[in-house]
Amino acid sequence: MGLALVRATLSDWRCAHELEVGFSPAMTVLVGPNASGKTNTVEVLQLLTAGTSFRRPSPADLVRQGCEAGRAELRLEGDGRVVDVACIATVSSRRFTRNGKAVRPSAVPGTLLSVLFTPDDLDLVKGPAKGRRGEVDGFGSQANAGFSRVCRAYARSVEQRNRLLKDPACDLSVLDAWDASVALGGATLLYHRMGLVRRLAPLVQEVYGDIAGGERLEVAYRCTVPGVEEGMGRDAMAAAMAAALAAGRADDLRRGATGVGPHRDDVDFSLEGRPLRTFGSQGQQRTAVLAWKLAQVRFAEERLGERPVLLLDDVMSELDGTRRSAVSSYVDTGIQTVVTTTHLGYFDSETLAGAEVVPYGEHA
Ligand SMILES: Nc1ncnc2c1ncn2[C@@H]1O[C@H](COP(=O)(O)OP(=O)(O)OP(=O)(O)O)[C@@H](O)[C@H]1O
Repeated sequence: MGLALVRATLSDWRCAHELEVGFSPAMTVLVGPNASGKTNTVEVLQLLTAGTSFRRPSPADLVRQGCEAGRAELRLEGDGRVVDVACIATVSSRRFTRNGKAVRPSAVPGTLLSVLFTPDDLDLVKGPAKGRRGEVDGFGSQANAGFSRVCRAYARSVEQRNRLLKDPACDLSVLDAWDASVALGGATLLYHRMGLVRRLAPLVQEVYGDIAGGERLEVAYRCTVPGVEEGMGRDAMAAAMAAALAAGRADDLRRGATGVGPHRDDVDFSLEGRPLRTFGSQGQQRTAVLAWKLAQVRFAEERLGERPVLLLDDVMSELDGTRRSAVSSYVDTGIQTVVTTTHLGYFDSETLAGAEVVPYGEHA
């Protein structure tokens, strides 16, 4: 069965002085007007499950204005276990604890997998490639601690190589060593990323079809390293990476940066064979992002045997009625879901009857 959210307790955290929110094992709807603190609660749920926040706050942002420290705590229960995860922020620092013991932020993911959708996620389709790479790496890292190590190791190697490339006294034999490290790290990251996107793609297509009807959404990893192809083994990828680094070395030395590797790759979304970014309507783009997120939930359940928690921040407001009810029935399938809204009318009465409704602001 796995762990599930039971309650969140916030003290002097963002706009909350003292707040306790209990969660249903099925759906919890946080309802209230704009700026009543709903997203702040969702942010806590992401921070204490994934170890990161989509808002990338400084510690001071998390502490209630005028206070010296803030605390957010999450109670998780399941499989006969109780786990308390907390974050204590001051204006200059942030630390995490699990069952009262200090843990590193990198040790937070893995306890309970979470998948978050926010309105900003539209950038996944419309924004730069960095966001799409980050999305794949973020989900991969939550699903598998090894993935996170691979990402960090590759980023460090590229950083060191770039530093050397910028050095006017660059020692080419040392550069050879960094090339080998970047080639191996890059190939390992490519192998993981391409494998993950390959397995997610059919699920995304299926979910999109369920929500939007007949249209065919395709998702594919676009590798920019010459010679790297789908289905290739890691050694062959490392050889292709090494060859590409060697071929690009003169340019890299001139630019002082590594011009080839998975840090330049992208994930393509296309609808009926046309790029979603330029051809899709706002609603189609939003539905595609939602399908990508719901596919992560399905992947976690079917492939990893985990029961993730789904966090949906303001998902309903820009979908039409048909898509809204498709989403409602989708999340009404036993996945623990926390959804924020300004308007309960977006949900049908059947969905609301089985949900815990938590009022915020003037609704409270
Ligand atoms: N450190 C802080 N101290 C005090 N208030 C803060 C702090 N950080 C954020 N806030 C305030 O918290 C309020 C609630 O923000 P939040 O994003 O949770 O609202 P929301 O209910 O999700 O609104 P919306 O429906 O508009 O998305 C905002 O007015 C914001 O300015």
